Amino acid sequence: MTSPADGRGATGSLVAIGVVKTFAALRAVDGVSLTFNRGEILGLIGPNGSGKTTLINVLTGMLHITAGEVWVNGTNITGWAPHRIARVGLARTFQVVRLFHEFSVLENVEVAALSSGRIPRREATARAWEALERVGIAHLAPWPAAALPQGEERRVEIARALATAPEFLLLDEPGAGLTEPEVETLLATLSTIRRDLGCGILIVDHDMRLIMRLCDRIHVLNYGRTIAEGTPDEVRREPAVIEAYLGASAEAG
Ligand SMILES: Nc1ncnc2c1ncn2[C@@H]1O[C@H](COP(=O)(O)OP(=O)(O)OP(=O)(O)O)[C@@H](O)[C@H]1O
Repeated sequence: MTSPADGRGATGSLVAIGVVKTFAALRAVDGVSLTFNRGEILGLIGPNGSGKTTLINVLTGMLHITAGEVWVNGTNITGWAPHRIARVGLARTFQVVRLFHEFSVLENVEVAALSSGRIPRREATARAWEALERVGIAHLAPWPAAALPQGEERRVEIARALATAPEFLLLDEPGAGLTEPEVETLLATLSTIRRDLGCGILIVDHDMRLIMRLCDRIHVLNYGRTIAEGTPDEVRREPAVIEAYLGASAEAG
């Protein structure tokens, strides 16, 4: 296995080295290292509370890192503010969708495009239309965001992230609350985004069918630590992963 430290200078990659995030005595993320490349889809999975969202929050600067380093395209971005991190090409979506409800769908996406850097309004509008088309909801552009059903809200969130022209897209539970046909559409959309735009996609989701079919590699956390990483087949057979998930379902049951 290549050490992430070996590749931290590489262009086309996001590298986390020994990332730690504590909340008082809790080590929510406890020394996680990973490398994630443009053009690849990486799954980040683990039982509830294993540190997935916290790791995304640290990578995107929304939470202050306790220890460790984050590198993007060979630049050390550790400790940078979220807006600065967005400008080196990281975009994210949230577990709980955050749209401006009083704005139209198009305006929501335009605002995201404008926030990504100094681009004229006309270009932001063009980028917004392109992003809406890519996720298959251009027909909803004039709708007020408040009127959208949940599945469509999630697609607007992905369009907002795409409108920033990201190199790395971090998606926090994009499949949550979706029906089975909606999950199929999501799978096709994300595959197309990777193929056409070449960006890297990191996806957190509890839907294992989505993760196993979509991802090139999977990184598994439990109690803030990496317990496995590899291809879907390798991870599926890993005893530590089976135990973590069986343990979680036994506790839940
Ligand atoms: N702001 C916070 N303050 C204190 N503890 C927090 C905070 N955010 C997260 N935690 C704790 O950190 C741990 C990791 O939480 P996190 O939300 O990252 O897990 P997760 O793997 O994303 O879980 P889920 O799959 O349920 O979304 C949990 O024990 C959680 O309670």
